[in-house]
Amino acid sequence: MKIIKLTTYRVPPRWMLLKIETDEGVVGWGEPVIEGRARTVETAVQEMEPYLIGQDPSRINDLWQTMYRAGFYRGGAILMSAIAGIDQALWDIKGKVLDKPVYELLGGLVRDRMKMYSWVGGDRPSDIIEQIRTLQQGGFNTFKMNGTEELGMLDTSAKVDDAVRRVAEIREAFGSTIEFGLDFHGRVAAPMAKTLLRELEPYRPLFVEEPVLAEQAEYYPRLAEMTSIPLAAGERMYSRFEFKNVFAAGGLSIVQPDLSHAGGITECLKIASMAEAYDITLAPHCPLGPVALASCLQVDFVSYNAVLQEQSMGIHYNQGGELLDYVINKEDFKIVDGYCKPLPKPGLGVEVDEERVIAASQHAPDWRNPVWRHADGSVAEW
Ligand SMILES: O=C(O)C(=O)C[C@@H](O)[C@H](O)CO
Ligand SMILES: [Mg+2]
Repeated sequence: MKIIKLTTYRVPPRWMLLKIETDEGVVGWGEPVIEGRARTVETAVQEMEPYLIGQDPSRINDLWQTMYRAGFYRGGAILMSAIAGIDQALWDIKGKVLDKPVYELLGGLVRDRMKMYSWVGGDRPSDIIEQIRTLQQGGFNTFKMNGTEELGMLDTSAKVDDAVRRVAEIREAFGSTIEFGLDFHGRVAAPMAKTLLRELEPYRPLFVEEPVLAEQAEYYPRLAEMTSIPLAAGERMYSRFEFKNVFAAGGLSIVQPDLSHAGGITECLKIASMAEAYDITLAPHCPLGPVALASCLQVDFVSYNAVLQEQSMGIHYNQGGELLDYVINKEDFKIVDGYCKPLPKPGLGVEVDEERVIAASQHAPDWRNPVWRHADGSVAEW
């Protein structure tokens, strides 16, 4: 079997789907994308074609190493997202050829169902209580929200009080019947992180995500020393070579590699396994589309330390498109009592509605995240 064609489709709300075709008619789908840089990743995928066209798609490890090491300059968000989507599609092909779900090719199920969580509150967290109540009726009991709005490197007690009040209201309304993570989203600089963690401690958030920017990962062990709140990060790290330094330095309790940013299934499996050796749990980042989610679930179902899975149903980023819009086998992604079952179909387990993808790709937006400004006019972390 040989790879004969790669086709990318940028589609609403902000995703990109990749179709890899073979000379024997087997097709694999991947989701290479960096939110806000879809066109850049699309070009990176096209630049990987010389390593792929004419090659045997079953040799995923060699193709992965070639895509990574053949370029003198490697790693980073764009190239690792391109490799990620290609890797996903190659695993999809392999599973379809062998008529097995990918998790069967990776040693079989380590669990019967996977715990899922849902975002609430939007970019500027609001209406949290009502949204949690609604999602609870749908079976969710674990949630994530932004911990703050924009925050200066050194900001006011009033801003801290806002963040704490929101969390206090959640605990007041739901007690311990729900769990919630707070995503600091890189908005909190080191000077404020300690104060916020201290003030939030009494409300026991399940985790605090990106307590500081990945560029300041050296703070993770220091922050972990002063709080019992589990710290989570990983969506902005792109290979095991980055994660190894963070694991060795300590401080992280939850690692969140993104299956569409960190080299795909092949790489994220290695990251998951490294994390397990450090007693770090796995909670793959996935605010994206169905192929990314299916790839996450394939890793979740073979990773002992997988504890939580993000999914984008109803997420505030999904304007103009929803998680399962391009999926034929929607029923396989059903979440019951907050859990998802293993995807039963061969390959990644997602049957892509290609007609719908092609139609939607005719009016794909160039999604960009907003650029926020502080009161003094300086740019704020979004
Ligand atoms: O889901 C998360 O944890 C996020 O922080 C969302 C962020 O990754 C956006 O997708 C960036 O556009
Ligand atoms: Mg996040």
